[in-house]
Amino acid sequence: MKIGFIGCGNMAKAMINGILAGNLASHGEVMASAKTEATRQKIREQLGILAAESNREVAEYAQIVFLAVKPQFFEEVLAEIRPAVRQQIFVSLAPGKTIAWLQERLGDGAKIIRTMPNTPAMVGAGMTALCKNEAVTQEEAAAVCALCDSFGKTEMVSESMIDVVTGVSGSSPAYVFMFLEAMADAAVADGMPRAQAYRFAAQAVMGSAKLMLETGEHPGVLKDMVCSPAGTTIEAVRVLEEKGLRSAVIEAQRACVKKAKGL
Ligand SMILES: NC(=O)C1=CN([C@@H]2O[C@H](COP(=O)(O)OP(=O)(O)OC[C@H]3O[C@@H](n4cnc5c(N)ncnc54)[C@H](O)[C@@H]3O)[C@@H](O)[C@H]2O)C=CC1
Ligand SMILES: O=C(O)[C@@H]1CCC=N1
Repeated sequence: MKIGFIGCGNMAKAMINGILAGNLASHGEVMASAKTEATRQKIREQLGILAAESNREVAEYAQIVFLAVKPQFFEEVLAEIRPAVRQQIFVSLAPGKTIAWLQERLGDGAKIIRTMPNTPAMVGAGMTALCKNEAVTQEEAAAVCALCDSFGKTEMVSESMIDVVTGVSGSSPAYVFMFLEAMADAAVADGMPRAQAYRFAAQAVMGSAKLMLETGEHPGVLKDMVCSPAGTTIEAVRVLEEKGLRSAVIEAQRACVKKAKGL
């Protein structure tokens, strides 16, 4: 299957590496576009795939075309590829750009899938939500889900949930990294070397997420397991409640979703 990427930045590279590692396409079946020859050279050398100068060439080449540029560039890119629209599937990664908005620019019959991935895709631990328009068949959606499965977990959602997904998994790695930095800062303040502090903090966060996913337990139950009576953890929990951790996260995430709706 021929797969194309318009834009070859952080997300596209993560996806391409997953797709190639999962043997879902060979190197010769993946093409990405880039504006400069220097970037195209890197695409050929580092990813071992085909590089194109024009976005239209990618749209003409591929059966599945990932739109992997920032939302601000969508208008320009869609105008460029509009003449090449036929029966290929367009997979958008952009927050805020609705299927209706994309369809207006690609034409009524265009096959469109809207996704929201995240950067843990770079290590095969991504979380991607997808929704589709009516022109995309169930089999075609399944084929795109299979590609996304190569770099993490995948779930179909209704389009009304995509902005929510942007808040809870698309953008949330940034909040988690802030939390990790803060934990490491505290450990450094108490004398631990920084690199070691990052290892301990990151392993604790990864292990906690794994524990929740694998046991299926409520996070409150898992929190209670850590809090011994008159122990150390409940002291930290008390301060986090006092400083409004939960409220800060809820407010932050809702601001993120509000921004996505306005893009
Ligand atoms: N980075 C993230 O955590 C996530 C990003 N997204 C979305 O994925 C999309 C891609 O994001 P990133 O990979 O982070 O961005 P990026 O900035 O790393 O990559 C975009 C690439 O597109 C290139 N580009 C810009 N204009 C172009 C044009 N007209 N033609 C061809 N290439 C062009 C840029 O030079 C750049 O290499 C965006 O819509 C973003 O909102 C979605 C979920 C998570
Ligand atoms: O910040 C952004 O707009 C993108 C969407 C989700 C993660 N990064």
